[in-house]
Amino acid sequence: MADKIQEPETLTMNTKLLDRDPDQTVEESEQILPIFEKLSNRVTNLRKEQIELCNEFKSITADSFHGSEVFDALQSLGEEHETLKKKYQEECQMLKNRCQLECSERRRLYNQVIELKGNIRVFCRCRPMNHDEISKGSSLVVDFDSAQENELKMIGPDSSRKHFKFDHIFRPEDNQEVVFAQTSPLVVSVLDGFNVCIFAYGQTGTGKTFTMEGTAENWGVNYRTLNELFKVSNERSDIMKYQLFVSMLEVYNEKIKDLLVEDTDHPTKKLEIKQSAEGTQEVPGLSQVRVHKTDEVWELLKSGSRVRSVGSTNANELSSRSHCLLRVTVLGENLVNGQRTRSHLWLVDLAGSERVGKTEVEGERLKESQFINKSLSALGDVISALASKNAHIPYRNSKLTHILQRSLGGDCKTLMFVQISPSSADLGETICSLNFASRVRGVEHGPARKQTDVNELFKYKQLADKAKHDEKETKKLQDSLQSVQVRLIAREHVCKTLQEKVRDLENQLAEERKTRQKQENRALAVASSHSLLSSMKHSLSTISEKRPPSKMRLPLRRISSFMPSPATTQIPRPFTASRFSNEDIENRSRPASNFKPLSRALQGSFTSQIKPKRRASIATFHSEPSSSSSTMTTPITRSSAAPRMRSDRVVGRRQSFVWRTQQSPLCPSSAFRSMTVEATPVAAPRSSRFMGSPHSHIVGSWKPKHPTVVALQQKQLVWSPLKYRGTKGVRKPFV
Ligand SMILES: Nc1ncnc2c1ncn2[C@@H]1O[C@H](COP(=O)(O)OP(=O)(O)OP(=O)(O)O)[C@@H](O)[C@H]1O
Repeated sequence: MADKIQEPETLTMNTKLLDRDPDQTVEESEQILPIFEKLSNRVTNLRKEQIELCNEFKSITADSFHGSEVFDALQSLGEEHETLKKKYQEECQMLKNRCQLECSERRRLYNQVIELKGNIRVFCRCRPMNHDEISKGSSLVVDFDSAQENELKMIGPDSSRKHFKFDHIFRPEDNQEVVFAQTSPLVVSVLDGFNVCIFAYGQTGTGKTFTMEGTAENWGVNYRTLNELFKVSNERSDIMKYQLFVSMLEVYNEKIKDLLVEDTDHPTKKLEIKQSAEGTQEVPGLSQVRVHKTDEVWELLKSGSRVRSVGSTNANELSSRSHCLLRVTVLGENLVNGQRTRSHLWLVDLAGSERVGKTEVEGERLKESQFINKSLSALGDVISALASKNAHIPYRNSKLTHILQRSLGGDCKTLMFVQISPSSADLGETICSLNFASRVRGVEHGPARKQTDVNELFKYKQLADKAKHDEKETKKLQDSLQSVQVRLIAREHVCKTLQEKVRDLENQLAEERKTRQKQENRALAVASSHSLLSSMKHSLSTISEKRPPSKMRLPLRRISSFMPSPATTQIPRPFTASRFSNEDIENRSRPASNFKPLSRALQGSFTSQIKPKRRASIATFHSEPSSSSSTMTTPITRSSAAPRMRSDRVVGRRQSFVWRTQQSPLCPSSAFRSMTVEATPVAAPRSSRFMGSPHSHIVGSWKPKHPTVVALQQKQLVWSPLKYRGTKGVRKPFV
């Protein structure tokens, strides 16, 4: 409060200001005087007032106030002040946060745009001045302070400024950690299945190797990247399973060398770039080492760097004379959905661009420099072609651009570090590098694409092909199964029909045997009662003299030859000509066991008395083409009607026969005639064997007189036809 009271001295000063100017005229003085007097009176009054107030202020103590009102007011004011202060600070913090958020959001959106456009990102890193440059008195030509964010100005010799804008600018004081902080989001995307490529470009000695490899104390991007990949893969171990492999190669004088093979005695085999079926560039034969932890990686990178071709130049004591490429292959498997990815991360430390004249190289170094410059100029051509969206991009002009084909113009995320020197001595090269980097920044190669494991794809493709093939095979099998089923049904049907026929035939045969047995028994009974043995002897001798040729007579057993054998009838199977013939022959030659009792009976009754030389029974037949079924009769029933034999000679024609046992034409004796009741149905398939049988001798007018014989004569034997297929007595195989 005391500060706010104006001091009397200040007022005095003010009155002095009103003092008269010596240069003023009398008239002017007379005009001013009344005002001055007025003011001085006022001042005097104010002085009195001030003195009074001062005295009053001095006399004020705590007791001068009533109660605690003022203190309370002061306290509340203080609290209010504190609250306002807090609020102010909070507001400030909020504002700061909002700014940061906006900033990061802006950056995120910017990155998104870059990603969508597929631009190659460019970071610029300026190294600090080295001792040599400082000692030579070189000046700084890079201005960061006056430039805007992510911009730098190059100061020309005439103090002109040239602006360059990049995605991020690292100042000389920025350490490796800061650099990697900006780089890590990109490298981690290799774990998400994206191909990533980071390469360092710049004049020799500007810190490319320092940025990428670093030193034992200051690890570079390579080592930090692998460290980060291990870290993130561990964090994701619940849902993802990763395998990391490392390869290292260098392109030296346009030759590819495997840096992980450290056998100096045996030169490594020549490596070439080949295009895979998927369109990626591969180096067959390049060694690949699986890495599990950070320590392994460091050892591996160190051993690779040891093998790398380096040499000393004017610009750099340990100058890289080759392009060094580190490839990290990541195999990822999603444990939830089983999706597999296979992505590559290329970390490239290019050889330094240099002016041959400036570095004063000669001999081997000169040759190296020429190769380096040639490949870098090829890189420049590729970038120019990409930037101007040319149809043809000359990737194959150098090994470097060929191997980085997908990274420069493909579907991968690419980042370039442009390394610059701050020294005025390198201004020309620095401007060149920055111009090149600006062109690179303008290259759009489309959005990055997630890489699915091609092996997995191949496997799926193979499975799909196999499934397709299996489906075809199944269809074929189904078709053939269907046709087999149809054939089977047809065969079953045929088989069933045959079985039925066989059953019929067997029944008929059994029936006939029974009937014949009865007939024979009766005939024998009649014969045994006959007393004229001498005439019988005579008859027998006559029969033996005049019997037909043996081949014309068919024994009783032959009937079985025309019956399907049980074996053949039970299981239907295709007939063959040879089989049929053999079986036929066999059957015909086999004695008819079923007739044994009959012959024994004959022997028993006759041989003891009359001993006939053979049975006097002849079966004849004739074909009846018009009839579909054949009827077999006993010789007695039809002997009088047709005592002759006819045969159908038509080959291959279905035949049916009417069987007639005939009375023996050679039997003159009525007693013997009555014995000739043995019916032996035989069939000849086609050409009758009985052709030319002596039917002229057959006595057609003979009639039996014996009542039993007459009774038997009236009983007919019914025989179902034996049907044959094919010709010449050979059955056609069933289909
Ligand atoms: N940002 C930096 N901070 C400190 N030192 C640096 C930095 N960048 C480079 N250097 C130093 O500069 C020197 C040259 O660096 P480096 O060998 O990495 O250059 P280069 O571009 O790889 O050269 P060359 O193309 O000839 O191989 C090294 O001694 C390195 O330690």
